[in-house]
Amino acid sequence: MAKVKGMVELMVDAAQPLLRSWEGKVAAAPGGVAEVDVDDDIRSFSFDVISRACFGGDYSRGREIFLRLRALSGLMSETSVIFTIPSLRHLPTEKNRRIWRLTQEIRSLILQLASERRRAGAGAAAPDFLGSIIENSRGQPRADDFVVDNCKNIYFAGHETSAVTATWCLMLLAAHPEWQDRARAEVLEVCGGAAGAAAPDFDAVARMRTVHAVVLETLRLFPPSSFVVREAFRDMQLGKLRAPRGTYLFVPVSTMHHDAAIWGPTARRFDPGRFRDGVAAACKHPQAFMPFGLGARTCLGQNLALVEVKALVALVLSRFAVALSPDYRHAPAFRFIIEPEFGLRLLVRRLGHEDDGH
Ligand code: HEM
Repeated sequence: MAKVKGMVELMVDAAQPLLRSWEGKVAAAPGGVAEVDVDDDIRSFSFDVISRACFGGDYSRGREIFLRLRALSGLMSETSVIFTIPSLRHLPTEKNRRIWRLTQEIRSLILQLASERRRAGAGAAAPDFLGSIIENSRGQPRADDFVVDNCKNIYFAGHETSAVTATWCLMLLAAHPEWQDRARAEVLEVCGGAAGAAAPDFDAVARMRTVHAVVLETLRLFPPSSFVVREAFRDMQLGKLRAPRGTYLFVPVSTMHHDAAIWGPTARRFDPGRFRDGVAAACKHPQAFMPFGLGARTCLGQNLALVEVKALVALVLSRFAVALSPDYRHAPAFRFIIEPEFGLRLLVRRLGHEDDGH
């Protein structure tokens, strides 16, 4: 949490392009209400946050690395027969050559940055993830692979997950104006004053209990990772279930989050109030709430993600009122993450100083 504390400022910086873009669109819109497709703006915000959090002062070079990772992930997720017949991955097709080139470039850019940091003795001193990774790579048998793999993990684990959470959160607030008003009232109170209040700092974000409950309820209804996976390392008996060694166990997070036996009859309803007294009081088995997984391999970025989503929601609510566009089609798509199939289009209106959002 100490590292995350120093990152709220970078989150506020990363949100500026989104805020300016929405302001521009609203100013140009007839009647002061703009229709905005918000997904890409939110993805760019989250991309910026994770690049800055990982690479700190080397942010622009880090951004180049993550842009290549984005291109690589796009190439690899294109459905292709190549990825269903493993040996074909080694054929020098044009696409494979692009994948190999990108993989090589990403590796050498990361290692170049890491070796400059090591030479400058700036590994541990740097307050970013790359600093921690370099520090933890000391004494590892394959230190270079350790650094490259961990940088890649941070990008893949921490970019889309946070972005899609912020997107679902704004969708739910747009669909539930009463909760939008309550959350905004809290943001304005905590950040001081009327709409357009000061940007939140870490302490302000920590004091936003309603916004926190809204984000937890978002993660309950739309957990980005629909499954958490484990492998049985030995023969196991789990209740009535026998799992021989080597079995993959898929824990269906989304199904558990919607189970009335755990959450009561309002399980399918958006009600952040259920988290008023914490997770344990909200459901029958607190372990059943697992948007970030559980146990030894629980998400390493959960504090960062929660603060990031809350900071963005606070910045948006203090400036804008949002409602669902009539064009919004609700269709959660269960892919690698649970995302809105047709994106999120919002009606966005700028709040005036005297405006309370109604
Ligand atoms: C709302 C956003 C996020 C969600 C819902 C999420 C969810 C998860 C889940 C479900 C896991 C698997 C945990 C398990 O198997 O028990 C995981 C692992 C992980 N996450 Fe996140 N995550 C988020 C954001 C982030 C961010 C921002 C970062 C990086 C800064 C990150 C870094 C990681 C890493 C490194 C792991 C692997 C941990 C390990 O295997 O030891 N995550 N995350």
